[in-house]
This record gives sequence, structure tokens and C-alpha cells, in this order.
Amino acid sequence: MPAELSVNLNAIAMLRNRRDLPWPSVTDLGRQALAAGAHGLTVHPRPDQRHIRFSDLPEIRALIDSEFPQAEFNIEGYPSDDFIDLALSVRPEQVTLVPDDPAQATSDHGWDFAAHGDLLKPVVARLKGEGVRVSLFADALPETMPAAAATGADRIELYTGPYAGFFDDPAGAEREAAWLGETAAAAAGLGLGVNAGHDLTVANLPLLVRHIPGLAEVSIGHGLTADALEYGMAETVRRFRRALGHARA
Ligand SMILES: CC(=O)[C@@H](O)[C@H](O)COP(=O)(O)O
Ligand SMILES: NCC(=O)COP(=O)(O)O
Repeated sequence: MPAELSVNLNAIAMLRNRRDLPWPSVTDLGRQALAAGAHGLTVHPRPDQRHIRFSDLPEIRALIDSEFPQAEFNIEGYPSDDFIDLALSVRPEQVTLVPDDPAQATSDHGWDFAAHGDLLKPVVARLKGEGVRVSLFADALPETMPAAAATGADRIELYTGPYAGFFDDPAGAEREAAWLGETAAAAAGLGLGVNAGHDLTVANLPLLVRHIPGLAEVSIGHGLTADALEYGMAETVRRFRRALGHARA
């Protein structure tokens, strides 16, 4: 079963926010993505609301509930009290916890599970108690997976930024994909599901999925939005799904 595709709407929101105008519409583009076969929508609201605004979340929830009830809403962020309250207010199917500093330009590392286990355990328990699947952003370090599993999380999301950085170095990409694959295998052996994300593209997905046969979901924003400008959202979603191994729609 190929990995599911969750479309990250952050980059579309960032383009919208260049003007005090409501376009491009995050919900309309989300609708096009789901109608074309995306399994879900992802947002990563940051405290300064520089792309996704807190007010976008109920609109995306309403879109899914009214038109795509099988779709999943994945909300990513640092587990501050404000973030947890915001996420729970829109009943996401999945929350992905990311160790981001508010000043960070974008996510650039996974959790240090040994150091942050005590922070993560109660948050994971609270979210799971509310019926939310919990995923934790993780670096390609197989030996850290026992501490990840000890948090009680359902899944990890492998940080694929370093892998994507080898876009012009096939040998480096192969090496990094092997590490990601080993980490995924260690996670799966401990009962964790495996997601992946950051800077994934149509070009770099096939090697990644060859190394992670049980990959459950990828969330993709930047590269997918870039392609959507060229091919349109619907055709872009079809291209990414094919790169994941889904049959031609
Ligand atoms: C968790 C992660 O990998 C990020 O890709 C993130 O969700 C994107 O955030 P920005 O859109 O703010 O770069
Ligand atoms: N969870 C990772 C994610 O959503 C990826 O976003 P992007 O790096 O593709 O913009």
C-alpha cells in the first residue's frame, strides 16, 4: 500500500499573506488537493502566524467535515499550551509535534528523545486521550527509536531535509535514504508507524519509498506548491501520488 499524501498548506498561506487580500485561498486550494486524491491536509501554524493563521484552522476543519469526511487534518507544531489548545479546538486526526523554536525559519531537526521524554510523555498522553493520533518529528538516528517509542507516540515523522539537500548528489542521497530506511525499520520494530516530510519532491520520493516500504504518510508543502504554480494543484497532486506508487487516477 503506497504512502498517503497530506498536502501542507503553509506555502499557499504565505503567498496569500503578502497582501491584505483573501487569495490565493488556502481552503480552495485544499479543496482542489483533496478532490484530486490527496488523503489529507497539513498545517504548521507558527506563533507569529506568518503563514497559516489561527483563523484558517476552523475553515479547513469545516471543509473536511462537509466535503471530504474521509480526509485527515494533520496539525504540526511545538507543544506549547497555546498550540495544544489551538490544535484540540479543531479535532485533528493527527498532531505532529516538532521541536521548533518560534524564531526558526523552518523546521530543521527532530526531537532529542532522551532529553525531551519528560516533556513529550504527558503531551502525547493528553492528545491520545482526546482521540488524536500523535506523531513525533525525528532525525534519521535508528538508536534513538526506543526513546521515541517510550513517549507513547503512535508514529514518528522522519525529517527528510538532509536527504532532500542531496538533490544534486545521487551517492549522498542514497546514503541518507539508507539511514532513513534503517530508522524506519527500527521504529516499525517497536510498533511505531512511520511518516516522513520536509522538502520532498516528485524527483526525490521514489528513492525514499524504496528504502521505507511501510511508509504511512508524507506531508509536502514547499515543493508541491512550486509544482502547483506550474501544473495546477490537481495535476500536481496526481504527479506526487504517482511518485509515491499510487495507480494513475
Ligand atoms: C515539520 C516540517 O518539516 C516542516 O516542513 C513544516 O511543517 C513546514 O514548515 P514551514 O512551512 O514553516 O517551513
Ligand atoms: N511535515 C513536513 C511537511 O509538512 C513538509 O513541508 P515542506 O517542507 O514540504 O514545505
